[in-house]
Amino acid sequence: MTNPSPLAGSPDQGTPGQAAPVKSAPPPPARESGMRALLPSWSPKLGIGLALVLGIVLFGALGPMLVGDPDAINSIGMTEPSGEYWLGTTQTGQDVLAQLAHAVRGSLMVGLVVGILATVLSALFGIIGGYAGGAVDEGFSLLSNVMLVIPGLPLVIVIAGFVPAQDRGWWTVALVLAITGWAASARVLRAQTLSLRNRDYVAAARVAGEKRWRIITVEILPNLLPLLASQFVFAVIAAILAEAGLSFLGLGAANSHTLGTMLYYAQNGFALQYEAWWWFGPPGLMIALFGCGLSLINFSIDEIINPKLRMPKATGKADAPPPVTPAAPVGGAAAEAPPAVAGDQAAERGNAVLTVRGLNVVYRTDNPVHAVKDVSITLGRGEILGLAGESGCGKTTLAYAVNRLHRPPAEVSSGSVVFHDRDGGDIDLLALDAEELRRFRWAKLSMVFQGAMNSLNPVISIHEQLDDVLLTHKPDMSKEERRARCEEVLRLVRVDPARLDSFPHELSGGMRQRVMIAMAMLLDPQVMIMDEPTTALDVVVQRGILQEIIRLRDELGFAVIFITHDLPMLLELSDRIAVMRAGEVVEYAPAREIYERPKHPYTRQLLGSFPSLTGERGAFIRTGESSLTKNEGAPQ
Ligand SMILES: Nc1ncnc2c1ncn2[C@@H]1O[C@H](COP(=O)(O)OP(=O)(O)OP(=O)(O)O)[C@@H](O)[C@H]1O
Repeated sequence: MTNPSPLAGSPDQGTPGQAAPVKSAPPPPARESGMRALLPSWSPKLGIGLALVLGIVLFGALGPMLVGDPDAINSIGMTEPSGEYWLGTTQTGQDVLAQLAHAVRGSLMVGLVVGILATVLSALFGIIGGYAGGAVDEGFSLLSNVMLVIPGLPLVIVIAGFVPAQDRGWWTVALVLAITGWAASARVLRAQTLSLRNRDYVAAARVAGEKRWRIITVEILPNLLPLLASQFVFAVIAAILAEAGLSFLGLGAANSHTLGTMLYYAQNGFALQYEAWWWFGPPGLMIALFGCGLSLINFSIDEIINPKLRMPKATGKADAPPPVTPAAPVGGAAAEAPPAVAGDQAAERGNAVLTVRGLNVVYRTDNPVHAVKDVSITLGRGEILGLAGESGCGKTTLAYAVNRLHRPPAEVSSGSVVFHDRDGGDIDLLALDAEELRRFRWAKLSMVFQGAMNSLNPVISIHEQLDDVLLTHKPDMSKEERRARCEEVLRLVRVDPARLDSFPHELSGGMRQRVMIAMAMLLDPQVMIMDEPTTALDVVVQRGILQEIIRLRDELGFAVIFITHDLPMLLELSDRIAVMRAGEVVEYAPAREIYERPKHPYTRQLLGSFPSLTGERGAFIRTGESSLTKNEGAPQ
């Protein structure tokens, strides 16, 4: 594919053509470096979670050194909390606070040991089995399946029962819980590993000759860290609860202090009947608070590992959108630049199907990016509008915003997107609620995504995937009618309907691409947005698909917004072209005009940057001749 060479940028832009940081926003904070950048944003959830867990851990670590002997018996019997005994005493006069400090330490040790052992075992069996495959995987899977079908608690009771009560320390219980608690996590990790090992970057590492252990530790393991971290946290909470349960049944660490044994002795001492809340209340509360703290931290684990989930750090002004300045002249050629909507003839003709006015989209990250600046375009009914511009200029962001598919941190800060329905009504897309949007999308405006041929679900047949769309939007259609429609759209994109029951991997890249276009046409939409739909295809297949798009547009009359950085391709395909740079539409005119009389210097540079086989810039590299000269007046 033609890739326009980097062009001279305006002085305020780092990379020519790419969307620039919001100019009017306050100066961005210096990029955080090293470990600091890895930390999740501070949130009340994280703060409370850390405070709870650290408080309890400190209490368990230091408390036993500060309190007296938890087993010391006093003749004072059961007493309420007082200045001398802050948490009162048990029926034998033992200090509840001293017992609690030792019990927290014991339970934390159980949780920690089980967490580490269960996570290591599940990672070993799940990841190694999943990656190695074959006999290793079968053996490991067999073992984890056997562990899964054995009912957990009875097994724990039987194993714990084998060890005499006097030998049963916290570590025995921890070992038993770890042995019985890793299998479910191993299954999840195995499934994830099976999926990861087929990814391109793992295949690339394999082809590059990397050793197995390195592929597992460097390519696969980092992707599983969020999962492993949550599994660890879950294993710790589950172990503390299971230990409490076992001890409560009298099968716990009889010769150790844990929160479970404390509850066990409180129950045996009839604490509930004597209303001695200070005896059973504190251990119960500790378990609940520790579980709560770990769960709150768990929410932030994904943020630590996955940079995509890191939201901008909240500031006092975070809620107020930064003021949006009008788009600045680009390329130092403001005088030559035409108005952004110079080619806006569809509106004049009154046959517009989509009108975008003054649209601004900002990524509200730490260093906000104003990705779409004051864009105004009008799509005529049945028109093919090309959106051109080099990588990073904001094409995809614009397409997503038009379809309301943008997600935070992207935000439409101003502007309007109005759909003019063929039934006569106008639909303000930015005002639709979730349900209205669900009904609108695909039925009236569909999208073929970037890298579309990988958008098909690999484990579901083509028929089911097409059928799903019809089932969702047209529940009244019968099964036969749905099948007939699926076959019809496949025929439209020239894929043999006999392929309907195939799975995606049984089709070629070009066929998958056509299936995606068929899927976008299923509900007879009035507009299709195509975001680089042919990027991964070779030129011949690409050409075939482009011809299909033009033919289908002619037959069915839908309008297309076709996004690509390949301006030559757009010249052949589009009626009009909007050239984007750094978030702005710098030129917007009929394709022929763009080709013959480009007004903006950036457009001229783009046109000049693709090689010609026949002259200065005279002919298209694919056909050897201009479809514009062949088909006079075609692009309108
Ligand atoms: N999640 C995000 N957070 C912050 N900035 C983003 C995010 N996604 C995109 N951007 C920025 O928005 C700008 C526009 O990106 P966009 O993906 O829309 O460009 P594009 O023209 O479609 O590029 P390409 O052709 O390479 O897909 C770029 O500067 C990009 O760095």
